[in-house]
Amino acid sequence: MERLSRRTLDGLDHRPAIRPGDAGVGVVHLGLGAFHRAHQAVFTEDAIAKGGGDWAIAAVAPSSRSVLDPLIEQDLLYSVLTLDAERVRPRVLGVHAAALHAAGDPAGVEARLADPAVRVVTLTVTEKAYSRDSAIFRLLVRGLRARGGAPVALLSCDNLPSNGRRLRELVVAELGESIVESVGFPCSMVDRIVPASTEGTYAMAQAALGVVDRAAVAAEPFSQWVIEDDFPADRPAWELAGAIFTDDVASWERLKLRMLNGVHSALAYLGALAGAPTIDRALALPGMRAAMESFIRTDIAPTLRPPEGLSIQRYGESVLERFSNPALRHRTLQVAMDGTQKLPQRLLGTIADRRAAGATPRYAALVLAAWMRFVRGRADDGTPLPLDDPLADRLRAAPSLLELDAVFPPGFADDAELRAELDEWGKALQRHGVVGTLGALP
Ligand SMILES: NC(=O)c1ccc[n+]([C@@H]2O[C@H](COP(=O)([O-])OP(=O)(O)OC[C@H]3O[C@@H](n4cnc5c(N)ncnc54)[C@H](O)[C@@H]3O)[C@@H](O)[C@H]2O)c1
Ligand SMILES: O=P(O)(O)OC[C@@H](O)[C@@H](O)[C@H](O)[C@H](O)CO
Repeated sequence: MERLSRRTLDGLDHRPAIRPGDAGVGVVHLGLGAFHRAHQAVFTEDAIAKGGGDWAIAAVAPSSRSVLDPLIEQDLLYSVLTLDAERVRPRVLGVHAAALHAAGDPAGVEARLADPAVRVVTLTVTEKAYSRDSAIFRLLVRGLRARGGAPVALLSCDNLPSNGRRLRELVVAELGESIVESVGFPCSMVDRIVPASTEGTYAMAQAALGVVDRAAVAAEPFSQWVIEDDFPADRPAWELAGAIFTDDVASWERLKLRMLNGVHSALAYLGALAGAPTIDRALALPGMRAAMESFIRTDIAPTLRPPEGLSIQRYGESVLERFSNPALRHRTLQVAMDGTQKLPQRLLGTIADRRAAGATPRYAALVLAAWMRFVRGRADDGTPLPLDDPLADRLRAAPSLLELDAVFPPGFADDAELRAELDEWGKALQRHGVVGTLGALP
C-alpha cells in the first residue's frame, strides 16, 4: 500500500486546508508529540486557511526521532482521526513546513529560533522539561539570545498552572529581566484528549485514507484553547479557528487542571490498580462513576471560581462524558506516568485548599492513597505496575511519601487528620482492592 505523501495526496478524498510550502514559517513548535499534532497544528492550519499569513510551523523533535522520521518520509503530511463511539473522521494536515531534530541538529534549531520571521514559539515538552537543566530549555535560551531583540511570544501548551509565568521565570533567570521587553509569555489552557498513537491508530488511518500514515494521531471531538493575549509581535488568527482570547486564563486553567486532569489521574491510578487498561474501562468499574461525581462535587468544585458564564456542574458532567468515549482507548498507565509532576496541580492544590477551609476532602484523599499504592508497584491482583516517573528512585526510597517536599506542599506531613484519612483509605485498598473499596462507599 502506498504512503501518504505529496504525490499520493491528489488521489485522496481528504486534502489539507493548506500544503507544506503554501505559507512561510512563522511558528516554531518544540515537542513534536501527539498533542501538538492534534491541537495547535489544527488550530494553526485553520487560522491560516481563514485569516492568511505566513504562519506555517517548523516542528522540533527534542530527542526521539519516532515521529520526526515518518513525518519527513511523508513530506510533512499526516492525519488526525477524530473518534467518537460511532465513527472515525479523518483530516489530513499540511501546516508543517519544516521538521527538525534538536539532539541531532541543535544549530539548525537555534537558527530557526533566531529567525525574526518566527514570531511565536509554542511548546509541548511535558511538565518535567520546565527546568533550567533541560536540554530543550538550554537550546531555547540560546535561540532567544541570538534573536537580538526581535519580538517573539513563547506560548506554553503544557498542562502546568500559570504555564507562561513559569516559562518567564526560567527565561528571566537565564537572560535577565530586560528580555521581557521583546519576549511575551502568554499563559494558555489547552484541552483535547490525544492518546499515544498505536498500531491500531495507523490501521484506522490506513482504512480511512486508503494510504499508509505512520504519523497519524487519534483524538476526541472536543478541542479547546484559551490564550492570554500577550504577543509582542503579531500572531496567527487563532480566534478564527475557535480559540478564546482572555485576560482570565487562570480560572480556566484551574478548572481544567483540577477537574478534568484531576479526575483523569484519579481514574488512572484507581483504574490501574483494579486492572482497567483504559480510562473508559476505569470509569465503567462498579461504583467508579458515583465516586468521581462525589469527588467533583464535594472536593473539587468548592475550590474553583468558574470562568464567567460557565457552569461547574455542567463542566463536570461533560468531563465524565468525554472520559467514557470507548473509541479513544487512552491507557490508564499513560495518564498515570510522571505522577510527581502532575499531582501538585491536579490534586494536591485541591486538598490544600479544602484543608485550609477546615474540610476533609475524602475523595481526594482516596485518590492520593491510590497513587501511594500505585507507587508501590502492584495492582490489586498482584500484577506488577511500572513506575514511570522522573522521581522514581526517590519514591521507592522514601520511608514516608508525604515527607517528599519536591512533591507535597508544606504542612501535609504534619496534618494528622489528613494522615489518618490516607491511612484509612490505604488499609481499605489493601484489604478490599479498588472495586471492594468503591462498593462500600455510601
Ligand atoms: N495528550 C494530551 O491529551 C494532552 C492534552 C493537553 C496537554 N497536553 C500536554 O502536552 C504534553 C505532551 O503530550 P503528548 O501527548 O504530545 O505526549 P507525547 O509523549 O506524544 O510527546 C511528548 C513530547 O514531549 C517531549 N519531551 C518529553 N520529555 C521531554 C524533555 N525532558 N525535554 C524536552 N522534551 C521532552 C517529547 O520529545 C515529545 O515531543 C503533555 O505533557 C501535556 O503537558 C497533552
Ligand atoms: O499529557 P499528560 O501526560 O500531561 O497528561 C495525561 C492526560 O491527563 C492529559 O493529556 C489529558 O488528556 C489532557 O490534558 C486533556 O486535555
